[in-house]
Amino acid sequence: MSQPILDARNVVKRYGRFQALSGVDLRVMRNTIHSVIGPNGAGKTTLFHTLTGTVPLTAGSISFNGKEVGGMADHERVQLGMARSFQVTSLFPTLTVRENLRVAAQGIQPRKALHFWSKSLLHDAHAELIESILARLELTHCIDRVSSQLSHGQQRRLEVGMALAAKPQIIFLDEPTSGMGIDDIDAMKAIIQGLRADLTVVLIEHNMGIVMDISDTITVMQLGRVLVEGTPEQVKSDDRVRQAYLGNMITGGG
Ligand SMILES: Nc1ncnc2c1ncn2[C@@H]1O[C@H](COP(=O)(O)OP(=O)(O)OP(=O)(O)O)[C@@H](O)[C@H]1O
Repeated sequence: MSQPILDARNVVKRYGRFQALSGVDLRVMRNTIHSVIGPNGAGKTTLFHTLTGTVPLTAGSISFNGKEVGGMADHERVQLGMARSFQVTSLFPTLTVRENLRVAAQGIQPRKALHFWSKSLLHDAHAELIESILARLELTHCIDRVSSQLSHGQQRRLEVGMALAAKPQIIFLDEPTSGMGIDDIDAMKAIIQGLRADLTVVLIEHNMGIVMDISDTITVMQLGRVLVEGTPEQVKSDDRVRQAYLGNMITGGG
């Protein structure tokens, strides 16, 4: 059997006295779409934060391509090939689409953008990479538009592009379709499916239709633990999953 590209074991995350993750295991296989679902507050975003290094682990280990990354800073993980598309926008609103992607391709954090601005914006580094990302995202025609003028759906696609500009092997997408209309959702779905050929996708998504359609594997979380893991068919027919969602509806969650 092949080795997982990402192998997280017994991940624990505490915020003060509150334990948001209570020993989560997650094994993600290469070139798959692996979705993480669960009722509100289950710990999905917290798990993403620990995997990508946005927050430190309390305990556990995270191995990426066989290398322990659990203690590494987020930018170090990006350099190793782990990229993340944030729910909160990561775009530079006054820069064009091309310029946004250039900033991302250079691996520049927002606070260092001014340095970059002074020397690198003038030459056309990364042009090929940027063109290929834009083609993939169907944003080629927007290349010289200022990102704040893009539609919501286009902005969400460009956010994925920002993560792709780091040339990742694995990409973490946190609710990439949130706030989208049906046409934009279909476009995003096709883009995510297309990514699987070249990289591995880990996805948090509340739209169950999308999750069931495009996932190879689904991990269902509840109260900071893994409740069930399997194929869409297995997850759909699992009573524990039904109960978890039913319980959530009864308590008023989404
Ligand atoms: N910085 C924090 N400090 C304290 N508690 C937190 C913090 N971040 C998250 N939590 C708590 O951890 C639990 C898991 O939250 P998390 O956002 O990971 O859930 P989720 O599954 O992503 O939920 P949703 O689907 O609503 O986004 C929640 O009870 C939340 O209140």
